[in-house]
This record gives sequence, structure tokens and C-alpha cells, in this order.
Amino acid sequence: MPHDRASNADDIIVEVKGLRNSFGESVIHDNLDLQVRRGEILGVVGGSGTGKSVLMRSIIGLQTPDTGEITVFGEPTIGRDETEATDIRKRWGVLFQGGALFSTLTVAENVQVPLREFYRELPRSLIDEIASYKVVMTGLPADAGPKYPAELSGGMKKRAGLARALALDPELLFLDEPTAGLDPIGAAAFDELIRSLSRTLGLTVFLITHDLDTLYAICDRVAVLAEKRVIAVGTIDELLETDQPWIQEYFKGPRGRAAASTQELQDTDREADAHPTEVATNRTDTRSQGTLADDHARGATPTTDDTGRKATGTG
Ligand SMILES: Nc1ncnc2c1ncn2[C@@H]1O[C@H](COP(=O)(O)OP(=O)(O)OP(=O)(O)O)[C@@H](O)[C@H]1O
Repeated sequence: MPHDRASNADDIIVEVKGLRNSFGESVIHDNLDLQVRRGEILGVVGGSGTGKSVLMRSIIGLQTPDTGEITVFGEPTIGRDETEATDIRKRWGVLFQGGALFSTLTVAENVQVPLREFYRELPRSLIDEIASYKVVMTGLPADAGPKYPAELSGGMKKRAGLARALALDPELLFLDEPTAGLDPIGAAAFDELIRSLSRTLGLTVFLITHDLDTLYAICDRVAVLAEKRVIAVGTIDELLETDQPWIQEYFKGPRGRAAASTQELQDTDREADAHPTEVATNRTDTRSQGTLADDHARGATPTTDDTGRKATGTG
């Protein structure tokens, strides 16, 4: 589990208070509260349809809530005039589900979209240069710039979407299911990329995911959506101390246990690199659990746990 890098609890980048969203008769959020701390990677989880994307859309101003207050960087985001809203919007980047690249634009042109939208006065050569830099920064080959989305693999599309989200050097990054659809190795590499970018650039990350490995590998805290609100938020260890059935089922079900074992294995490997002789014995034990873990982790076929229950999907 990564360290909690937000030591000052008052340092809040996003604050949501008393949020209510509904579509017709269907109430999605009711009295939802949430805080995102500066510098943290906050994972947002919840069953399918619990309103994770609607929450993100509310925060970034694409969804007008029925009631509630939302502040980002200490500024209210609801009801602002266009200029004020734009000033706030420039400070965050968004990677939508599936990447949401413009299919008729090349990767470089996609990355340039926010630059052209918000900084029209920038010279063309500088826009080109910034876009090339962002492409490489996300681990894409330099020659990916002139390619069209249809020519890219799923992982490369995500990276291109991330490059676009980073175009304006944001302080805050919103990621909606960034590893969905990636193979386990690609997903782990994408996790690593997010973590290293968030550390080197000092980003705060709001990350919606169903991927338990991502939660274990890179999230400082996790917020759980259920019953139309955030029912709990904390480190995974803190969440496990709650008696919420959904949380227990989610983290202690076969997939949750597998992800925990995988993380433990990686922590042991890191420790082994640092202190090779001290962890040699433990490592043998952990490896034997790791085989089972690997069977279950990321994309493995759902199976039965030791009570004979089917592994629960995560939504
Ligand atoms: N524009 C809309 N009009 C009507 N209903 C909507 C709209 N957007 C979202 N919803 C509904 O709101 C609910 C929450 O949707 P949302 O996409 O936020 O769920 P989610 O938690 O992100 O789900 P998933 O994990 O499956 O992506 C769903 O029932 C969805 O059908």
C-alpha cells in the first residue's frame, strides 16, 4: 500500500457537500459528501450504476446537480460564469472511459485540442512541441504522434488519452476506469505510469476503477459509493475495519484476496531488493500464495472461493 502522502487533512483539492443528482424519478446521489486531498491518488469504487461517472461529471461541471456544493481548488464550480469556469477547468485534465479520442484527428492533434482551446495565442511550433513531449511522457513511441486512434492498441489509446489529459500541465487528474479493457501486463504498466506521473508532477488523482489491483498498487485512499452516497473513505486497511457488507465482500472476496496477495508479493520483492538476506525465507511462503493469487488477479476467469461461492464481479 502506498504511503499516505496527504499529511495535512485541511489541504483539500476537491470538496463535495450534500450532493444530489437525479434523472427523472431515479435518484443517483443523495446527500453525498467527499473530499480529495492534495497529492493523493483517490480510488473511487462502487457497484455498476452507483454513480461514479456521474459524480466525476458533476465535479468537472458536465452535470448540474439538483442540490449540493462542489469546490475545486477552493473555488465553487457550480453557477460560475464562463470565464471563471474556464479558469478552473484549465487546471485539471480528464481521461474519460475508453479514452474518448477524436477518431478523425491524429494522436498529436488530439493532444493539441486543449492547448488550442485554452491557449489560442500559442504559436503552432510550440503547440507541436508540447504535444510531442506529452506523447513521449506517457510512454508512447515518438512516432505515435501522426497515427490515428484506429491504428493504436487499447493500451496506446489510453496513453494517448492520458497525454491529452496532461496537455495543460494539470494539478488534478480525473481518470474514469483507465485500465478497463487492458491485459494484465498493460494494466500494471498503466498503473505504474499513473503513479510515477503523479509523484513526479505532484498530481492529485481522482480515479474511478473496478480494478482491485489498481486500488492496491497505487491508491492512497479509496472512496466507496453505495446507497447513493460515499459510505466510507480511507486506506484499504481502514476500510477493512468497517463492517459494511459491500466493502467486506469486495475486498475479501476471491478477487480482493488475490489482489492483496499480489501486492504483498510485490512489496516482498521490493523489500528483497533492499534487504536480500532478511526476506529470503518469507519470500518462499509468499510465492506459493502468489500462484493462486496470479490465477485470480486481473482478468482471470471467475472461480469459486473456499466457501464454494462464485467470485463476485465488481460491477
Ligand atoms: N445522462 C443520463 N441520463 C439518464 N440517466 C443517466 C445519465 N447518466 C447516467 N445515468 C444513470 O445514472 C446511473 C449512474 O451512472 P454512472 O455511469 O455514473 O454509473 P457508474 O457507477 O459509473 O457505473 P459503471 O461502473 O457501470 O461505469 C445509471 O443508472 C445511469 O443509467
